[in-house]
Amino acid sequence: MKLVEIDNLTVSYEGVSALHNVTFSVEEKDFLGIIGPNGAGKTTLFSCMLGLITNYQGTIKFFGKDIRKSVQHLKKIGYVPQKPVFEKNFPATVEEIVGMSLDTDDTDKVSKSLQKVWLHELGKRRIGDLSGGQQQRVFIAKALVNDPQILILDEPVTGIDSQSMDFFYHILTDLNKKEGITIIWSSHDLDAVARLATKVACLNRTLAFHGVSEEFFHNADLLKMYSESSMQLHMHKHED
Ligand SMILES: Nc1ncnc2c1ncn2[C@@H]1O[C@H](COP(=O)(O)OP(=O)(O)OP(=O)(O)O)[C@@H](O)[C@H]1O
Repeated sequence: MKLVEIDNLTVSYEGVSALHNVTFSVEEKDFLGIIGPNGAGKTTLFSCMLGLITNYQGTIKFFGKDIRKSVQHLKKIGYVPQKPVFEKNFPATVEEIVGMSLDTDDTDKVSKSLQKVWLHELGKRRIGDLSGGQQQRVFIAKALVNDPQILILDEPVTGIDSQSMDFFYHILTDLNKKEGITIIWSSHDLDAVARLATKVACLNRTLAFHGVSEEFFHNADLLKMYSESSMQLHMHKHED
């Protein structure tokens, strides 16, 4: 079943094109990795999907409905933005941050969400006292608190150490495989995309490829194009 259908999406900022005729769809339980160099339009794409940009051409459908005609889909989407940085003295606790996305005070939902990211013991701590990797997991918990069907993550591990990154990816895999959450994730880490994603989309203003992950990782031309771009990716693990 198609959960998301993007058809001929075109976006310009003051006459400068950021996305041009982008068409692809996302099936239920896909784990889609979107790769592309800086400025490729990944955040712009997500902003359109989340209804933050509305002056685009083309159509975006979630669950078969044009998002211009209904905002119902937003309740089924969890969004994790690029890494926000918290000051040490930021006054909110982990539980308060996660609960911000709820309409009512529901401690049960907050603690279930924190369990999914292995932070249930840190609920009372101040967000600013947590490491970068832990903070990012708090934002996944926040995105999960309303039981979304789709999780959208925008380069979620920028600036996080490699151990935290592995744990973070482990959590995403569990959410996809065990909880059946469809994941749409933009990343510069081609190694991680190779390990995690079931589908790949290559974006650089236009869509160069969309298909199953194996197809992308066996396409020498595409790999060359996306590994030699400004992404500076490490491909040594995929040369066999
Ligand atoms: N608000 C804006 N006003 C003008 N131009 C913008 C705006 N937002 C993005 N752009 C431009 O649109 C293009 C796409 O940017 P976007 O942030 O969507 O790319 P990205 O793939 O998410 O990049 P990155 O990997 O660096 O986060 C870039 O050229 C960027 O400079």
